[in-house]
Amino acid sequence: MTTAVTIPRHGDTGGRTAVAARARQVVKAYGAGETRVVALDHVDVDIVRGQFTAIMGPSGSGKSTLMHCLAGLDTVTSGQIHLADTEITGLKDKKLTQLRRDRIGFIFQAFNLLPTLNALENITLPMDIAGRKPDAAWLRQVVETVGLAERLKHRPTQLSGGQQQRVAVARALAARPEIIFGDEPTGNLDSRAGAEVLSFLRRSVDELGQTIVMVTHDPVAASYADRVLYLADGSIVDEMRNPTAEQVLDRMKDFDARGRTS
Ligand SMILES: Nc1ncnc2c1ncn2[C@@H]1O[C@H](COP(=O)(O)OP(=O)(O)OP(=O)(O)O)[C@@H](O)[C@H]1O
Repeated sequence: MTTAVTIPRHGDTGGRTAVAARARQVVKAYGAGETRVVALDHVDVDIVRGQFTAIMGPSGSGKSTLMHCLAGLDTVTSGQIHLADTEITGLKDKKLTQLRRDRIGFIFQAFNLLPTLNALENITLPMDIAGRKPDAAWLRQVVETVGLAERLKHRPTQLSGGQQQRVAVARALAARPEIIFGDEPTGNLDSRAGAEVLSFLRRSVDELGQTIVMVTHDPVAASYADRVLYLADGSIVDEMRNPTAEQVLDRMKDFDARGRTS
């Protein structure tokens, strides 16, 4: 019998809530007194299940902080974060670690692969550590989606940067997390390799029903998303649906112009 969670197809919530993650009135402040910095200022956001969401905004606007708070990698100063129906704000460290391991996938700018393991071993490592057996059919589908079927026996040093990041994408997808967070996942790649990885992220949303949230500075990367959220000074100030790279670029220029005149 399989107990694997069914990841809903595009547009189908599979009986689960349509909101994969939710922030309500989230404040995150660092430091105290004169050095206090408010990185997030009463942020409300719903991350829709089965969608690809990009988070953009000027440097220091709070993008990484928002992602880290949504993913339970950082605590909030006030407000609530929910992952589906679970409130994660207030969870003790052990429960939070367990929740991240079992329900969330991560892709970082640095690929974070283990050099002594081959691609397949890297992909299944988190599940091996958690003592979970990979679902063979799902693993095959993920490996095919990210185009790695021919390279599973290769070690990271035998792969290009783009291929290494595809291994990291497959590793995030393999455990069938409810949501994947990417912090500049294409930041270390040239534009061709970046486009490949972004297409695989897009396919994993369209074909595997994955939910993805990605922080990026790159308008081209953001154009792969269904929805772009714009942060400025710790607040969500705008959003765009089905964006093109040109529209995102224009919006960013608008921010820069306003920043200069304010
Ligand atoms: N650990 C920390 N201690 C103190 N201040 C911090 C800390 N982390 C972030 N900040 C501050 O919080 C604000 C938001 O930072 P954050 O890294 O979330 O922005 P960002 O939009 O991701 O920036 P970038 O695009 O440059 O990565 C900034 O003013 C930053 O200096």
